[in-house]
Amino acid sequence: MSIPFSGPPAQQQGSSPSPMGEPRDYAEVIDQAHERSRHYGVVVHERPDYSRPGRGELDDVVEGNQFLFQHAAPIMETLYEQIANTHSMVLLTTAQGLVLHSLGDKDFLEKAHRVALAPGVDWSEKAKGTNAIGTALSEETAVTVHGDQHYMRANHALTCSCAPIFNPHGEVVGALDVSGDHRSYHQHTLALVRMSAQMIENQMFAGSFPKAVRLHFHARPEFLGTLVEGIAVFTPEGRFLSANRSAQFQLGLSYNALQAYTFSSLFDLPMSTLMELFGGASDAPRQLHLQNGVSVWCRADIKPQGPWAAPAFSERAAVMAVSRAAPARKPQLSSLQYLETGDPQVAAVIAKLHKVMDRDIPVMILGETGTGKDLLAQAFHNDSARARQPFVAVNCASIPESLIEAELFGYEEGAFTGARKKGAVGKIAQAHGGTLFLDEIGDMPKHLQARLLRVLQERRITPLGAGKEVDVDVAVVCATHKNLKDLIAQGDFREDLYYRLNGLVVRLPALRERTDFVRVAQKLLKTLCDDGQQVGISEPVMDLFRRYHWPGNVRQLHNLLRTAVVMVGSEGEIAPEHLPDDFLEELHGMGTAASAVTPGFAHALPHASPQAPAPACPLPAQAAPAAPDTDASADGQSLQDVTLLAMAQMLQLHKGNVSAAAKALGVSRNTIYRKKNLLPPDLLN
Ligand SMILES: Nc1ncnc2c1ncn2[C@@H]1O[C@H](COP(=O)(O)OP(=O)(O)OP(=O)(O)O)[C@@H](O)[C@H]1O
Repeated sequence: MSIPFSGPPAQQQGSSPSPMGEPRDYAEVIDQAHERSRHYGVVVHERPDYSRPGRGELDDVVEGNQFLFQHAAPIMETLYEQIANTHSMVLLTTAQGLVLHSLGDKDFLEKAHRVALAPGVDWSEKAKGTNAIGTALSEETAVTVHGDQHYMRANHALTCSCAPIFNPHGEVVGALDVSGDHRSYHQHTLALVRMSAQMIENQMFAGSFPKAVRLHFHARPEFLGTLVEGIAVFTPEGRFLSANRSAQFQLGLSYNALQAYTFSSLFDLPMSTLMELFGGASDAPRQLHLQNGVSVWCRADIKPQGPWAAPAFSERAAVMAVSRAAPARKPQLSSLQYLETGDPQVAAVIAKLHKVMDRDIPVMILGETGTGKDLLAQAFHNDSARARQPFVAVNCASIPESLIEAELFGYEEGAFTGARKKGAVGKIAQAHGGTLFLDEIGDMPKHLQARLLRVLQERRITPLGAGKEVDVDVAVVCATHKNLKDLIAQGDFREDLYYRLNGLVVRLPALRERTDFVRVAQKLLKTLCDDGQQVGISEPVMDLFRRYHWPGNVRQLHNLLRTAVVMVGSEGEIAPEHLPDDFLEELHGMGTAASAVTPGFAHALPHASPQAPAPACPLPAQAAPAAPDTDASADGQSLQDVTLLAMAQMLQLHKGNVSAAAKALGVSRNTIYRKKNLLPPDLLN
């Protein structure tokens, strides 16, 4: 958030309220920036590195920041007109501080600074120490850095004012800066930069959320339709989507804090009443009352109602357009739609998840190991409005109990013996703005359950050894294969935490229960094959799969197919020979049990038979396999029998031509040769 600032740099020693009301101490901002600069190892007297990336690389950066660039470029022109002849330049940077575009008369600057303010130069604090761009981006606040407030001596000749630019999702996407000769300092520059940044934000905002209900408001009706009006957008059901800076200021809530609100909780009015008030032809503003008691004048933009679609945020659309243009990639199975392969239980899970998406309802995923709980959590995140923010997974079972607290909550420098020198940001803080996935939540140590509960309730954390609390905004998804109710009964899991986590509980079916086994297997195969590689699954293998109980679920099937695909080679069908020995041995060992097909499979695969596949033609007496496998399955045939039978048949059909038989079976010639001792010798050429 920006700081309203209009005084000369000397006045930066004082405090001034930010739009959210908290006082900011400018001296402290500069001191902290210097502290960070030292920490980054920036050297005061060193000549700054003004090197720039190659043209192609810079073009890529500009391309990646098109959304910002397109909205900022015209406003930069207007800003430049206002500061013309003040020996200054206007700069636009990325969120990392790399100059994207610069405008201005460079003649007044010495050569060194002309180079320094050119596109491609990195002005992050890490690269240049305290400076307006780097510091504004680090602090997410507007700031002027004048003369010797710059950390590096070489930059003392500059005066720079910069404001960060936020996109409609509350993320910093860049910065707008005016830099010039320190003798040309003007007290209004920062205010001008802030207003221009706000204009860029409003422009970006205007093109986003076309289907949303858009509310324009201000305490004074004459300010409606101006730069300073507040704009907040909601889904037709009243869920908060976004708000511009002025709206955040008027509501007294940050973008992140607003996520917890709805239209009715902010304006003390049901959404349906707003629809009625503004649904007619009249465009006259009306007075509404904010929950903080302030009255504001409003106009609402209500689009014809249709099913709510994900916000058509143009930057996101641009990213998607780029990815569509990119060479086709294998499906990543990272979206909920990819996980739907026809099983009604899975479909029901996905439908429920769609309903609670972006509703701040914690999700609990139950299911055996390997059923795809982690994948489902990621897909849920990827489809949500938080997709561009981090997805942070914590496996509570795999972290030693002594470390889990530090891992989750982070720690300050020197918080405990053995703590890393610089401290560490915990997983919860890393997930800020995104999704925290607590895998194996049943393994969370009891003493930390209370702490986690507090974080979930208060949305704040205190890193180990730190006095200060930090706000966190995370969507919480947890998973477990354990029965939490049992754990509660045994006193190993807190009931209050359970009820905090179980907003929506979904259960992923075990693979053996799924009716879409064939499609799951085919989809996995697709992701495992190299481009151009065509691998299928032979019917004998499908039969074996049907007999198996898959304790490791999809993970086990995935691993097994991965090995089989390698065994098959460039193309063909997976035959029993391509399957790992331990799997075959297990099946073999299962004997009669193996043939007892799980009920789920029986109806899952209408053609499935608990029997081994019947030979397509009777086996000639001389082709009867030697029988090292005395362990026969229920129908009297072992797996080995089935394999040898198929080979013998094909060899007979192809008159002993091993290549032709191998091709027909979809196996390599070596596979047949490996079995030659078990096949009647006269069948082989
Ligand atoms: N529906 C699916 N489609 C494709 N692959 C899947 C599917 N479900 C799971 N997988 C794959 O199976 C493996 C295990 O999935 P995942 O880790 O999500 O399971 P899990 O239930 O979280 O397991 P655990 O309880 O052991 O942590 C991964 O390789 C994943 O890609």
